[in-house]
Amino acid sequence: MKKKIDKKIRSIDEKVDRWRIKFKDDNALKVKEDVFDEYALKTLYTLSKREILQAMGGIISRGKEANVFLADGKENEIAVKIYRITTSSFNSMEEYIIGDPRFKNIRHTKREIVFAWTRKEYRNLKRAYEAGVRVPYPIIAERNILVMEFLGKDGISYPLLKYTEIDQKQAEDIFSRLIEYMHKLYQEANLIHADLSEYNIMIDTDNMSPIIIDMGQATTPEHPRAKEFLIRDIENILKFFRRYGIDTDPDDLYTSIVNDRSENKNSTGEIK
Ligand SMILES: Nc1ncnc2c1ncn2[C@@H]1O[C@H](COP(=O)(O)OP(=O)(O)OP(=O)(O)O)[C@@H](O)[C@H]1O
Ligand SMILES: [Mg+2]
Repeated sequence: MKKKIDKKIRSIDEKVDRWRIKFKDDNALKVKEDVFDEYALKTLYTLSKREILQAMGGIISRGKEANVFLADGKENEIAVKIYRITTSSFNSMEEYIIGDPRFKNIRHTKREIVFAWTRKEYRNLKRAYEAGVRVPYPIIAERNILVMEFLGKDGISYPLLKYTEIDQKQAEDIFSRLIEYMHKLYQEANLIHADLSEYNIMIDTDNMSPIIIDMGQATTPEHPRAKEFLIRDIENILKFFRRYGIDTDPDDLYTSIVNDRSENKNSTGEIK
């Protein structure tokens, strides 16, 4: 077993050398054998040849489906999210992709699903961004890698809402901003986040405002389970903010997100 792992590490080392993928320090190197598969390495190589990526930095998060790294981009720091091909939860990915009219034609091999998922997260972030929702700006999606704006300062990521100390007034401001974002997502980006909670919201500590992340699973309102997903998002948010005395009725909130009362739209929902 040990021999096999040594061999695997050696082979990754050779590829990293051959493909001239730069790592900033030993720490970044240490994680590479268990998180970079062949596809990820090839894609990192493509990205560095295209000068999107200058050097890989340390790991920011090790998740079930993906790992997120800090890296040097052309001008700024960037975040590189690498989806796992071998150990991702494909069943749950399939559940979201099947039923989404945008992904009718993908072949259902593991690899294809992960690539489609990565593209889906890119497109979802782009649509959210264009609708005025604060999300990490997506730079590129290439196979199982999504490159996006790094959210943080001096190489340290902003904290998740879950781990941020906020007072009553800040809670109220963050809450109302989140409701505005859910509305914009639904009405303008045609999206439901579908995994919204204090674990997928970061807080920009300069102005204590929320940033919504992790949009791979976001679906359009045409998805057969869209309503269920939106209700769950609403309930997660209300549950978190209830401890700050914010008590909004979930049904009212649902109605206000789904029914657009904006004066700028006509009865068919088209923007004038
Ligand atoms: N653009 C970014 N800039 C800085 N940090 C980020 C960025 N995107 C994600 N992160 C950090 O990485 C973590 C994981 O990201 P994300 O939620 O997108 O992945 P995930 O696949 O859901 O991971 P998990 O399985 O742990 O939920 C986030 O909680 C956040 O701390
Ligand atoms: Mg997450």
